Amino acid sequence: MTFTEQLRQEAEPIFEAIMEHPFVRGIANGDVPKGAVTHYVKADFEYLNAFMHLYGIAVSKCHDRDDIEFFTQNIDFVLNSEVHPHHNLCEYIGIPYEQLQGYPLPPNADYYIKHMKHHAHEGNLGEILAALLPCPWTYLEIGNRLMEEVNPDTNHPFYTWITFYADTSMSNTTINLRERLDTWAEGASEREKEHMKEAFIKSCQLEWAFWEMSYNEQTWDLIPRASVASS
Ligand SMILES: Cc1ncc(C[n+]2csc(CCO)c2C)c(N)n1
Repeated sequence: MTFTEQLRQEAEPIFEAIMEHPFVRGIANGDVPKGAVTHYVKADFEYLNAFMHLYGIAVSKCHDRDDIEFFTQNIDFVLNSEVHPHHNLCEYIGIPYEQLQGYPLPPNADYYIKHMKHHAHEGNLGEILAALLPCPWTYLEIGNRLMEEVNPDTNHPFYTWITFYADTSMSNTTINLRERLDTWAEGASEREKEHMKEAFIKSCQLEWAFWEMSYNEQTWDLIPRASVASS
């Protein structure tokens, strides 16, 4: 079994929980509360900005031109293509995309990005790859699962979103990241592999947490009002 096959096996319960999450079920059924979608797009716009920064940090740690090319192509893809699923969600809620940009990140999204930045700054290229991989991999599997389950036609409210993530460009990104991580793992110590596994599993959990944050419209008012008033 390759290293990334092992990671995927360990993360199976988290992938299943993501598939069962009410937000993802709502995408399948074409019915997600509009407040949840608004919350998601606001956070995800900033998430994509951070993701491009992370690819930039990865570039700064590359030794091979081939690796540099891979990461820069991915920055281009996030910048110019990942906006399509966002536009789909904006049409669904009936709010212009521009109005959903520039908001502070809610706690779970903030945590996710800081987790990836930690591995990007403190770790080697293998650790960055491990922290980034769940992003395309979980979305690819959501896209594929919903294609199988729903096989949406163009009238489905989330047709663009589902077909975008079930597309070959998403599987190419995932396969490419996996191959690079597997190659890195071949030359890595057990300790390094533990760090990569931890980075990967936490990112999978934080993918679930991002759906949860959006669905519950999580804010920084973490302390219940009653507790604040009585303290
Ligand atoms: C929370 C969250 N996780 C994953 C994605 C999907 N995604 C974001 S950037 C990217 C490209 C990777 O090269 C992919 C697939 C998202 N939009 N939001």
